[in-house]
Amino acid sequence: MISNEIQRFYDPTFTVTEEYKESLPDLQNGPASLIEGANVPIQQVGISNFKLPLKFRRREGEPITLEASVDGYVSLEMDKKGINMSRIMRTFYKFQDKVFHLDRLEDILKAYKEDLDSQESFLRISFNYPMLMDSLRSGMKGYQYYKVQLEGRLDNYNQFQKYMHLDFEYSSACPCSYELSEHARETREVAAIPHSQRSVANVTVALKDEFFVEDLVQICRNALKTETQVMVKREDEQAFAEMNGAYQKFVEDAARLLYDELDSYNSIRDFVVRCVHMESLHSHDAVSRICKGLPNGLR
Ligand SMILES: Nc1nc2c(ncn2[C@@H]2O[C@H](COP(=O)(O)OP(=O)(O)OP(=O)(O)O)[C@@H](O)[C@H]2O)c(=O)[nH]1
Repeated sequence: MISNEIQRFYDPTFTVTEEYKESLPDLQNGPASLIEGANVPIQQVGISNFKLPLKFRRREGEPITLEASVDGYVSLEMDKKGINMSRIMRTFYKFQDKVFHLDRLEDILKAYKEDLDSQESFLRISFNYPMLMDSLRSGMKGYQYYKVQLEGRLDNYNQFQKYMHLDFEYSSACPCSYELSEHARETREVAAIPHSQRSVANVTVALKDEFFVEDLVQICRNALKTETQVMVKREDEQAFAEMNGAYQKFVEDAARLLYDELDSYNSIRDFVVRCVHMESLHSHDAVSRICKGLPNGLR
C-alpha cells in the first residue's frame, strides 16, 4: 500500500527480490508511443568516457596495463524508445581481463549487437601509451607518452572496420625563416634565429592487417625525423638543433612527408592526417590536412 506520507529514509538492509525487480518501471523498453520527437532510427547511442584499467598488447614483451577511456555505441531502430544503457558497460566488462588489440574490438562489437539487439555497433578506446625513447647522443632514456585511440565499427552486414589514431608531437623549423636568418648574417652580420615550434600530427589510419602502436610511431618518426625529446643533456640539445637544421619543414611538407610514408605500408588501407604547427611567429596556428581518401574511406 502506498502511504501518503513519504519518508526521507534510506534502508541499507533492503534487498531486491525477483518479484520486486519485475515491478520496476522499464521505460527504455516501453512502446513507441513513449518516443519523444521524430520516430526515426538513431545512428549512435551509448556511453562515452567510462574508465577502467586494460591490458594492451605491445609489439615486444609482456602486455602493459593502462588506464583506458571507452566510448561504446550502438544503433537504435525506429519504434524503439531506448537502449539498455548499462549493457554497454556490462558487456565490455566481460572482456576486461583479455589482452586488448584492434581485432579484440570485433568480439566486443559482436557482443554489443547481440546484447543490445542492434544493427550496428561502435567502439573507441583511448589511452596514453608509454614507449622508452633514447636520447640523441648522451645515451640516456626516458618515457615518451603517446595519445592513442583504437576504434572499431561493425555494420549491419557484420563488416568490421578498424582504425588507429595517434597524436605525434614534433618540432618544425621554418625553412623560409632559416634562409632569412642566414641572409641577415651574411649581408649585414646580424644574428637572427629562425622560428620553430612544437607541432602535432593527428594521424588516423584505416587498417586491414595486424598493426601495433609502435608501427605508427615508427612511421611518424621516419617521415618527420624531429620528434620532441624526453631526456636532454647539452650534447642532445645540440644534436636536436642540427637535426632541425637538416629537416626543416613547412606544414605542407609535414603532411606530404607523412603521406609518402603511410602510403608505403601494405597494412594501411586508408589514412587522414592533420598537422598543426603552433607557430612562434604568429598568434595563430598553421594547419594542413591530407588524406589518401579512397572511395568509402577516410576524408
Ligand atoms: N536508454 C537510456 N537509459 C538511461 C539514460 N540515462 C539514464 N539511463 C538509465 O540507465 C539505467 C540502466 O539501464 P538498463 O541497462 O536498461 O538497466 P536494466 O533494465 O536494469 O538492465 P537489463 O537487465 O540489462 O535490462 C536505466 O535505469 C535507465 O533509466 C538515457 O539517456 N537513455
